[in-house]
Amino acid sequence: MQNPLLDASDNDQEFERTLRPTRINEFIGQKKVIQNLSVFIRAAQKRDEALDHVILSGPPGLGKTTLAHIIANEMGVQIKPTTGPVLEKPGDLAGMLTNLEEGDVLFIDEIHRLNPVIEEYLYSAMEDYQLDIVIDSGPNARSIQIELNRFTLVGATTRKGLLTAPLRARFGIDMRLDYYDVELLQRIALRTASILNMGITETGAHEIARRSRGTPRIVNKLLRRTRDFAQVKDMDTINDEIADTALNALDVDENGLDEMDIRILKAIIENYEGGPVGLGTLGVAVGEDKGTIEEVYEPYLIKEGFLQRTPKGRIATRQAFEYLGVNPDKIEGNLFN
Ligand SMILES: Nc1ncnc2c1ncn2[C@@H]1O[C@H](COP(=O)(O)OP(=O)(O)OP(=O)(O)O)[C@@H](O)[C@H]1O
Ligand SMILES: [Mg+2]
Repeated sequence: MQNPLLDASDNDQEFERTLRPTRINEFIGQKKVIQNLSVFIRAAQKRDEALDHVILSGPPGLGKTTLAHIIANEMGVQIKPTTGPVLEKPGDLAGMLTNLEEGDVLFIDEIHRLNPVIEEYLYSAMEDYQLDIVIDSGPNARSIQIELNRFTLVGATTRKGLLTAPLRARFGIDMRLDYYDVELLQRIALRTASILNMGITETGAHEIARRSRGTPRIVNKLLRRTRDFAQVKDMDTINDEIADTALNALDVDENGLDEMDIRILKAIIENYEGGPVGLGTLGVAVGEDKGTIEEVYEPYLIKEGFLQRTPKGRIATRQAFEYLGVNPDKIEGNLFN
């Protein structure tokens, strides 16, 4: 991960947990996803059935894990979390599945990193709530069938493009989370501040929201760092001025673009005269997997008007040139001439 602010693997995990909305009506934004999910949850409850399997996709830090927990809370069931790479052997999966009670949620994070063998076993578990396990090998090999309780598989992925078609087809509910706009991020900042008992002005929350790359996780981290700056100055309320000072000190970009965002734009502009450049070539130029660029970085750059997808490849917009301080007219043969 290029952006340290997006990395949830440090000691901030505990902090994230305390800030996680636990009920569906506390979840800010993603209106359509939330509306649909509420309907599906209520309908499943009325029928007294497990909720259909759910796949949650979208860039890091937008609330996939949070939603998985909310689903379990709203259904009134237990959630058993695991991640794709942890399930190495069929026995690992069998262990998880046989521990599920009726209606429980099995949450598989990073489901695109599931071992293909495990994935095969998952098919019949998802479809028929049955596990066919082959034990022993050679002439002694035999298959045993284990009946499972009805459960809901919630899978989360930043890279939906890597899921195989058969796996994807087995999720009845498919939800994609998208970047949040500034107004929603501002509300998230105000909510977090109030949970943490921090004073903050509307404009202070706005400044942080504006520079958080459309991502709630970044809002929360920047808020916490800004509080440090305010405390050192004996300020008990965060305003836009101290927020600006803190964010500048932390090298947070004016638009919240991260290092990889900038690298992508620079490569298109400096190496390829603004494009068009193919995704694969771009990936090599910036040293990042092309699928990650497509699913994790590009959506934000497109949303903010820095990049466009064309049939011939990616192009940097005039706004991107201006942002990087490059005069588009100076580049020979570029698109704007
Ligand atoms: N809609 C929201 N309202 C309030 N807070 C949110 C919302 N979405 C996310 N957050 C906050 O952002 C943090 C990150 O969210 P979460 O861990 O669910 O992201 P994720 O999509 O699972 O990320 P990753 O892909 O890295 O696993 C959480 O601590 C949560 O408090
Ligand atoms: Mg997560």
